[in-house]
Amino acid sequence: MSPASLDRPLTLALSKGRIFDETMPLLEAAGVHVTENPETSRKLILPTSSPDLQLIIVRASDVPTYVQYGAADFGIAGKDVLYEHAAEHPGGLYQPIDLNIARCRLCVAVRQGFDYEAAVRQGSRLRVATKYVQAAREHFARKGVYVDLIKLYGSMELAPLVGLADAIVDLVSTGGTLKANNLVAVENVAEISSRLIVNQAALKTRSAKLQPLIDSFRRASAN
Ligand SMILES: Nc1ncnc2c1ncn2[C@@H]1O[C@H](COP(=O)(O)OP(=O)(O)OP(=O)(O)O)[C@@H](O)[C@H]1O
Ligand SMILES: O=P(O)(O)OC[C@H]1O[C@H](OP(=O)(O)OP(=O)(O)O)[C@H](O)[C@@H]1O
Repeated sequence: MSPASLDRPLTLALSKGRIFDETMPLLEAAGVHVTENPETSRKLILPTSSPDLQLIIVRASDVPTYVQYGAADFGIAGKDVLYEHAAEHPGGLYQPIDLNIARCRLCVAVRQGFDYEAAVRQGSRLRVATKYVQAAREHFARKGVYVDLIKLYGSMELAPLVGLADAIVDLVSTGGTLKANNLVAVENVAEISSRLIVNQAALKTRSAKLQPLIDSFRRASAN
């Protein structure tokens, strides 16, 4: 890597919405301010008050890809996303800190009135719609339940209502979305929060700029 490229600002990959919002206090604690709002700006590269740090705004599920390939030096992604990414791209990402932000649970949910326990007891083959195929496959394999997984990219809650699936594996926080759609959570798959992820090469070559930020995130997220 040339000295010039070592001089460029660090790039932090974030998704807009809750991860961006919950990361702002962590950046503020490190003395970094972000003036542009990704909800209103069309810009995908956002400067910060620090000449050493810029942000890029990408889809939540794309954050690990940008970091793994070094297009971003570091990023913040949910364990749900990291788990799915790792299945296709093992290794390559250093995950130093659980930031304890964007907390929720990955759950199995069914229509109210659907007897999930009985279906499992009887050894029925279940149709399960989810965006989280790897996590779902492992969960049901551990339980010894036969499933046909249907990959969706969003609005999983709709699937049991229109006969696409018997169950879904989706994220639950307040439970409001399940309730609004007459669904109930019947099983926990995993507790979810977001982690700081760091490109392995950047960790070695750019540690002078990276390490103080990592240390500050660690302190702020421990509060
Ligand atoms: N209701 C929720 N409460 C708390 N955290 C959540 C909730 N929903 C999702 N998360 C966490 O926040 C992360 C980002 O969620 P967000 O809704 O911004 O992206 P997404 O729509 O899931 O992803 P993509 O845009 O790539 O499809 C998720 O990966 C998850 O870890
Ligand atoms: O239990 P709750 O508090 O209702 O949260 C659960 C919902 O949150 C997430 O969706 P999100 O709000 O991110 O919508 P999106 O995936 O369409 O962005 C998730 O996919 C659930 O649908």
